[in-house]
Amino acid sequence: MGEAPAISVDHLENGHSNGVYVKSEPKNIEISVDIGDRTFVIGGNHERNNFSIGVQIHDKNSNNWFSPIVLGTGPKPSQGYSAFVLEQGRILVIKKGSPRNESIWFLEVDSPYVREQKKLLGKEVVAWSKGVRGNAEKPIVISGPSGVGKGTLISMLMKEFPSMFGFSVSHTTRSPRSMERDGVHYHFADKKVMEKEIKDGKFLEFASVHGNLYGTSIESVEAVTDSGKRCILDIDVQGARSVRASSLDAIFIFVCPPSMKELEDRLRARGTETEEQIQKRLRNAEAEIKEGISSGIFGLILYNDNLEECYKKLKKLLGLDGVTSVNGVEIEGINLPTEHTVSKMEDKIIIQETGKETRIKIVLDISSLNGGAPGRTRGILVDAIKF
Ligand SMILES: Nc1ncnc2c1ncn2[C@@H]1O[C@H](COP(=O)(O)OP(=O)(O)OP(=O)(O)O)[C@@H](O)[C@H]1O
Ligand SMILES: Nc1nc2c(ncn2[C@@H]2O[C@H](COP(=O)(O)O)[C@@H](O)[C@H]2O)c(=O)[nH]1
Repeated sequence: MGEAPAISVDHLENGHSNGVYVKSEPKNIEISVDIGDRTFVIGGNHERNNFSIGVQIHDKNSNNWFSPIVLGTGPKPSQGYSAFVLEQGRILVIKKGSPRNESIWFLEVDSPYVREQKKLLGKEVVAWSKGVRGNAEKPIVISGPSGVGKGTLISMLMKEFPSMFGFSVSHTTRSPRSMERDGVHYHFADKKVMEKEIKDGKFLEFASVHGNLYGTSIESVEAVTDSGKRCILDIDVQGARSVRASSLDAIFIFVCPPSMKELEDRLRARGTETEEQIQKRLRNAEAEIKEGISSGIFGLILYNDNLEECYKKLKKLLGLDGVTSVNGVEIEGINLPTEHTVSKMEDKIIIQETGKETRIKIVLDISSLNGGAPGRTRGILVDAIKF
């Protein structure tokens, strides 16, 4: 039999529906959630982890309390919680008065990952996964014609968020440019060696581009993933098609130039190709742009006219813009009003600010959740309405 947590059994016997606060000391607020014969009490302090809140389970049949193994880094204690039982064995926990991007959490109590861990560890297990907006954290495939500015945009992203993104260093049989370093910009490879490695299944994708062989090795992608960073692949449209058909669950962005004339000017101004190579790249660009826009490979299309504007749009697409303007109301990340009420209507969570003249209603659309423990729960869409 497990040890009883800091909650009176009276509360449980009185019965409470999902999401009722059961304790109200400022530092030890708890919320209870019923799932079948079990009540999950979430909140207070985690007995083995002072940084995240605790989880206790009450089995109604045996009247036993359990302290499950809590996997993942969970939320820090808050001024209050709301909770909803979702499908796939997870509980949505919304914190009150949290700093930006700390307000939406998922406690997995019977997800495939939790079931697998229960089997492995032979114990009761639950797992935390933070909710993030959009599709953060999936690998990002960026394609577009040569000279459109893919490398420039990627460099800006990696400079601003050095600990967040890692670049998948491709292999190529082309010669290095004067500023390029082996192992950093590319793995400059011998054609025969690269062909042999492709045959041995070491590449996620490869393609002949502008007369040279280019490819993404599985090791390059794994090296980024193992370092805990989000992987960025700068590859051509043929490569993007292959990745789309692979098991790598990525987001696909195609970058378009404002005009062919501007593309040509950029290629010339870069000064890295001979006239013959520039002509070849421009010829290939027309077909690439056509395919990029119409093939359906790319879910997101960016026009790189003004660089700063395009970079801003890219960050917004990746949920990195910090402040997003939705329906004229600025909301920071998923920054919820301190005083609010929470309700659920099908796949929408409605968070309504209380106690002010001008109020904000934030709607979280959770119909497209993906990912989860171990890692982030992605796919939350946020909308805000001022009324
Ligand atoms: N929005 C922009 N306006 C003007 N110049 C730009 C813009 N974006 C990038 N450039 C410039 O265009 C040139 C080509 O950019 P970049 O090398 O990033 O292209 P790329 O798409 O990575 O090309 P490749 O596929 O050949 O590697 C660079 O000199 C860069 O500074
Ligand atoms: N299919 C792949 N395409 C790749 C890869 N790495 C780069 N590229 C694309 O090649 C062209 C030309 O690049 P450059 O450095 O010679 O200017 C550009 O469109 C890149 O996106 C790869 O691994 N696979």
